[in-house]
Amino acid sequence: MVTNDISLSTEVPWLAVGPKDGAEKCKYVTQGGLLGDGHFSVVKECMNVYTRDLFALKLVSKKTVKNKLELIRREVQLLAAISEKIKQMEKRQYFTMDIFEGHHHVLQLFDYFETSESIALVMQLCSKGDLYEKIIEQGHLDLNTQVRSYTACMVSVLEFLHGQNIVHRDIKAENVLFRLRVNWNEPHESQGDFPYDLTAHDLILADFGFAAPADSGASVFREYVGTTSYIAPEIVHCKDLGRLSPSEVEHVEPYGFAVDIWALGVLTYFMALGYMPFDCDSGEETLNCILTQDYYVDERDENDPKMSQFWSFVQLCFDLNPKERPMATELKKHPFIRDYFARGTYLESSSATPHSMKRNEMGRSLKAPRKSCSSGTLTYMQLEPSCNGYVSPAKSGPVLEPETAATRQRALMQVRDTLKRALSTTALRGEFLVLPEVTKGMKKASTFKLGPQPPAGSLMNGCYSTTPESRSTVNTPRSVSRASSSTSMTIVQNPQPVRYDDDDEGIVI
Ligand SMILES: Nc1ncnc2c1ncn2[C@@H]1O[C@H](COP(=O)(O)OP(=O)(O)OP(=O)(O)O)[C@@H](O)[C@H]1O
Repeated sequence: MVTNDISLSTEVPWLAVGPKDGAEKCKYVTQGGLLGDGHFSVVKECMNVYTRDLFALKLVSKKTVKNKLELIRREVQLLAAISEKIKQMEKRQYFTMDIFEGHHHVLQLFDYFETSESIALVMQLCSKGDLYEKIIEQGHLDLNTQVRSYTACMVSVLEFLHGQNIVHRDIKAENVLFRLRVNWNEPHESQGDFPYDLTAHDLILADFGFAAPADSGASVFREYVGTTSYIAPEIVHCKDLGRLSPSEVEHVEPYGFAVDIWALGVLTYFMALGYMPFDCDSGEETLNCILTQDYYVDERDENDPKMSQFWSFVQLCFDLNPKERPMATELKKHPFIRDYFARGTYLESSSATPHSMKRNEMGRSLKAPRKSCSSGTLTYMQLEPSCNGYVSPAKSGPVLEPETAATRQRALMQVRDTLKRALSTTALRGEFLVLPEVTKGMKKASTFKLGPQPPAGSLMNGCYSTTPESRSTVNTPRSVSRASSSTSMTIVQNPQPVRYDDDDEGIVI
């Protein structure tokens, strides 16, 4: 686990005004349509015209966040601090023996500035489409090849973030993106029979709009924030605090890291089953189900022995008592995901803590989770609960001879290391990996060095213009642009209006 917490300086001034229109040329141009939009922002693909590096440009409309500038400021500061921490770790070549490195899977911020209309965040570019869309498209994800590996990756991310003293507060499928693969030399699913879906290496946790350092104070951790279906019971207890007297509020326990673990349980459940555990007809009913840990369980799934480790895992995440809920570091030892981590000691709800499964809304109760057949330290990756040897869960084929298993294990480790190296380089260089013939002749420079200097003490790192002078004449090299996107460049002008509807998403400050 990485230590040295990130703590944010509260002294950085927040400048409400941007540069004078037309004063400077913009070094970023956008192309193509929207990558996505949220309550507060639109996200577009952009390119640094000097380096030709591609990024995602998140434009937060100042009008939309008029009274919430403090929130955006917190997000920018946090993302900048996290990106800095990641850079330091990369420089130190920080590596573990785990399959995933948590810090590789956090969306990075490379630059930020503001215009008269927007606050602009220049971030790592991800593919269009998020984990929510993938789950909906597939119906649900494959338990052995996808849910386990995706969950393991998310546990690594949470271990990293919590180790940096950061609570995310909005873990959900919509906030998990997929890294854009531009290095064609990376191992690909189609190249072989891998025991898990390699796209697990592409997961990127985004949207730090609600994230906060754990030492932000009790008032921050009594905020009723997040997304209704994913919020933990201790956040539900913070609803309507405004109606209480200050002394009554004092009695409400501030929440912490454990809210992310609850949300991870919801996400894991959603990935495996394709529907949400706590989702009723009305928001009020949903909150009641959360408070009573009353989640829906289909009878067939409940009794499916292949799902016992899954049920055991989500049950731990859904512990009503946040102090009993395991932290990410402990979850790594759970049989459902422990094969993805270097040390595999035993942790299961039936043995670790006496968790009694709650009855669900249909009045059925769940069986106590089955014990795993193996325990102790792992010597090689065994992705199917088998006591006999290596089994490929993708094929559920025959048990392999130890020698073949060892060869496959070595191949798998090679794939893992290649992918980890690719992710590591992406993070360090702040630009995307492209084939040598593409980069040949290209100007190589850091995003941060080019462009006019920001005013002293300013939040701005770059310049921005809404005048046509900044129109770029360069085209994105075909190999780094998405097939579907246009090669013509447009200036970022009048960002599209942002949709803002405060319906069932519990965004309350
Ligand atoms: N770096 C990125 N690369 C590609 N697409 C992205 C990127 N960041 C965000 N998106 C897309 O844009 C959408 C909105 O982004 P984001 O969730 O950060 O905005 P928001 O306004 O904070 O949203 P929310 O409504 O969750 O508060 C995402 O769901 C995703 O589809």
